[in-house]
Amino acid sequence: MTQHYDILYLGSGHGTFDGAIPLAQRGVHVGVIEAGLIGGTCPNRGCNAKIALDAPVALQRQLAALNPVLTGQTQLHWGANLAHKDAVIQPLPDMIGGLLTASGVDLIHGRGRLTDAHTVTVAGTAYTADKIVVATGLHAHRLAIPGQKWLHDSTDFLALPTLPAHLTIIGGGYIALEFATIANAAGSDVTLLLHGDQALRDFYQPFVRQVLDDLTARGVTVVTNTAVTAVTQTATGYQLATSTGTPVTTDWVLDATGRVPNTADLGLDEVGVAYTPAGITVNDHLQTSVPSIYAAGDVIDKSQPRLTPTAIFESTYLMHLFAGDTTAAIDYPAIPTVVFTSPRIAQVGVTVATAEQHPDQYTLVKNHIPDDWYRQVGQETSGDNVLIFDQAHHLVGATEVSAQAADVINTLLPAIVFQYGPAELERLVPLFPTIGASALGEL
Ligand SMILES: Cc1cc2nc3c(=O)[nH]c(=O)nc-3n(C[C@H](O)[C@H](O)[C@H](O)COP(=O)(O)OP(=O)(O)OC[C@H]3O[C@@H](n4cnc5c(N)ncnc54)[C@H](O)[C@@H]3O)c2cc1C
Ligand SMILES: NC(=O)c1ccc[n+]([C@@H]2O[C@H](COP(=O)([O-])OP(=O)(O)OC[C@H]3O[C@@H](n4cnc5c(N)ncnc54)[C@H](O)[C@@H]3O)[C@@H](O)[C@H]2O)c1
Repeated sequence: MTQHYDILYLGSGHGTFDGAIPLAQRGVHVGVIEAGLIGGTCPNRGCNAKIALDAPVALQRQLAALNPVLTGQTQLHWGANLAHKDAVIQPLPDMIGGLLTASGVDLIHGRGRLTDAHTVTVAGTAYTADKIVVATGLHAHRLAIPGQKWLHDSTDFLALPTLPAHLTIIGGGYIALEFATIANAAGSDVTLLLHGDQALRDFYQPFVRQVLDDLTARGVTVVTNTAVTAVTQTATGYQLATSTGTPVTTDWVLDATGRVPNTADLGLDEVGVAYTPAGITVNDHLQTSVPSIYAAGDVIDKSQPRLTPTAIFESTYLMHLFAGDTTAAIDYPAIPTVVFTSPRIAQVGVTVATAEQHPDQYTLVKNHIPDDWYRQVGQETSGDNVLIFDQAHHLVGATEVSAQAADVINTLLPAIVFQYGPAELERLVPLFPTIGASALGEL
């Protein structure tokens, strides 16, 4: 007999499990189909794995900043760092799977394909549901060039047993800059190839410049306006042909030119689910063109950043919708984002670019981090932030480049999301002296 569910999820990442667990705990009959590791990208080959490798890098920078208060060399050992990352990451699929099954979710292992508006088939077995949620995420884009097979992606990098002496990274996004930071700190000679003249295009460019300058000062070669046209294997490594005519010789190539939605081989065309190259088309209830089929997480075609916080918010929204707590459209809060470079760049809400285009609506306040006595404690000698206020002097946006940018933006988040005015801010009395007090003290 065909197994029937109230809700059936395709994929088990944050777009699924943050909502599926509480939904099942409320007595809803939930099934989750997963083709790979339970938990999806973020825990297994994304955020968690990356931050485990980055933690010693950030600490190394912090210690170096305290020279000559603290002296002595710290050396990053790639093999030990990788082993530590694996020890932190490897239990996660079982842990997340355990939380799902303990809450009553049926886990179905295999690749799912929609066969009609209420059915998903896995290896010949049909599962039916009142509602289906497609949360299949993204996969790495590969440059369509001769020698494509020699290109690697972020998942390959996160499992490299030894770090290449020379690493070439193509792209100027999150992955390119974060992995350049980690590899450089571990002793690899890194070349970053940008096809345009900008990196991290959605961030405030003077702050991006600070990150690129810092990488350059640490020995990373940043090459702009250069497209890679072919890769060939040589006796000792690889050679990249480029649009400028200057070849690059290297030991390993990371193609970090973006990620594309997993919409192929899902049966979307057969069942009539509309999608574009940017992902599955949804309405303001995350419902696709087929009313019984919804989508969540990175696979959605959306303007919000494709991040774990966005996927968690969407998954939680669908839980409330399916449980009957709400019938309202999804109302995204300001979603913060951070690039884990060293220094970090973080931002939330109205961007500097938007604020500068509308001087009648916004006021910008610029702060230089080393001017704050608290930041001098950790000898932060560089860094800046911009706070953006509306005409009623509510904080509506913020961006910072500094070692502590992520914590600063997290601290400011409630003020932005809940539109705190002077009365509410007066009642927020953070621990002193802390980064929270430093951040809120600027408002
Ligand atoms: C290297 C890297 C670092 C990142 N770092 C950060 C970070 O620091 N902070 C942050 O906020 N975000 C980060 N992200 C982004 C974050 O990982 C994603 O936004 C998040 O994982 C999206 O969750 P999701 O559930 O939409 O998709 P995923 O987590 O990708 O889950 C989709 C799941 O669907 C499964 N699947 C696909 N097709 C099928 C099928 N047909 N049948 C069954 N299962 C299927 C896949 O196997 C996968 O497990 C990072 C991403 C990468 C690649
Ligand atoms: N800290 C974080 O939150 C974090 C970290 C890593 C990844 N992510 C997420 O993972 C996803 C993928 O990250 P990403 O860095 O791969 O993508 P991205 O979109 O951030 O960057 C892609 C880069 O590749 C460049 N590019 C595109 N086509 C190119 C071409 N043909 N030749 C050369 N360069 C080209 C772009 O200009 C851009 O610089 C994003 O959705 C991001 O949100 C987030």
